[in-house]
Amino acid sequence: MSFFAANNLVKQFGGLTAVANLNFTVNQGEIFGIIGPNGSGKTTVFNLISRFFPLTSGEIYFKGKRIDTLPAHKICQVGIGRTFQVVKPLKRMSVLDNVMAGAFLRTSQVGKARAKAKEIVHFCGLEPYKDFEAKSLPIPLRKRLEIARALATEPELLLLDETCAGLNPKESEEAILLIRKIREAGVTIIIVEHLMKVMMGISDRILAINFGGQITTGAPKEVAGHPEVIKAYLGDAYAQG
Ligand SMILES: Nc1ncnc2c1ncn2[C@@H]1O[C@H](COP(=O)(O)OP(=O)(O)OP(=O)(O)O)[C@@H](O)[C@H]1O
Repeated sequence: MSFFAANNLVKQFGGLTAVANLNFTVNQGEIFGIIGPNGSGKTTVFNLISRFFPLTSGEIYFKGKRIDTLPAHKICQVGIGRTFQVVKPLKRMSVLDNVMAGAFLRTSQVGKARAKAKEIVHFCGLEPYKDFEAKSLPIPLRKRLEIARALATEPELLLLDETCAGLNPKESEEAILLIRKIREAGVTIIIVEHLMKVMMGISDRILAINFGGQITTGAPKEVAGHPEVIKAYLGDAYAQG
């Protein structure tokens, strides 16, 4: 039994096929990367897993149970958390309260939710900012808060969408350290990033897609050297040369 399995995923928006018969599995404890050019369907895959959109066809299994039939709030409850490409904190609330909002998924007791939120805020290096209004945070810290909010729901599988977008190299490096720390804490991760360098360095395995379909899946080096991947990113001339 796979920890996570996507079987024959298809998503159509009217006449546009955004995800075309995609199959992949993720092992427990793995950092699994999804790469592909702009518009290739990466975020749609996340939206299908988190049930933001219903599948056109296909099946998704998490720890042996079918989950594509569940409503969005149940996806979080079964242990799948996500971050968004465009971060969406509760702007007028403090950093700690934002994280508490996530923690309420697992408890209705304020004290317990606050204790959990404090632990996560500390884990994510947000302690110095815990009383700041979310809207006052610069982008790198907002991204961290987005991760903290997702972690507060205690996911076993975390979907990270463009965590490093808009960050400078030093900030990206810090984000990568946090992602590694999350995996070390026992959370399995599926990650989407535009920066190939980040994806190559952090992923155990990578799925490369184009036009919503699979090009190849494998170790980062194999995927980066695959002629179809090179072609999808750089064009024919590079793939042949
Ligand atoms: N809600 C929607 N309605 C209609 N078309 C959509 C919708 N969401 C995505 N699409 C289309 O589906 C295709 C895949 O988009 P998606 O955002 O998943 O790609 P992506 O690989 O995440 O792109 P990027 O790297 O630019 O974020 C695109 O052609 C996009 O225009």
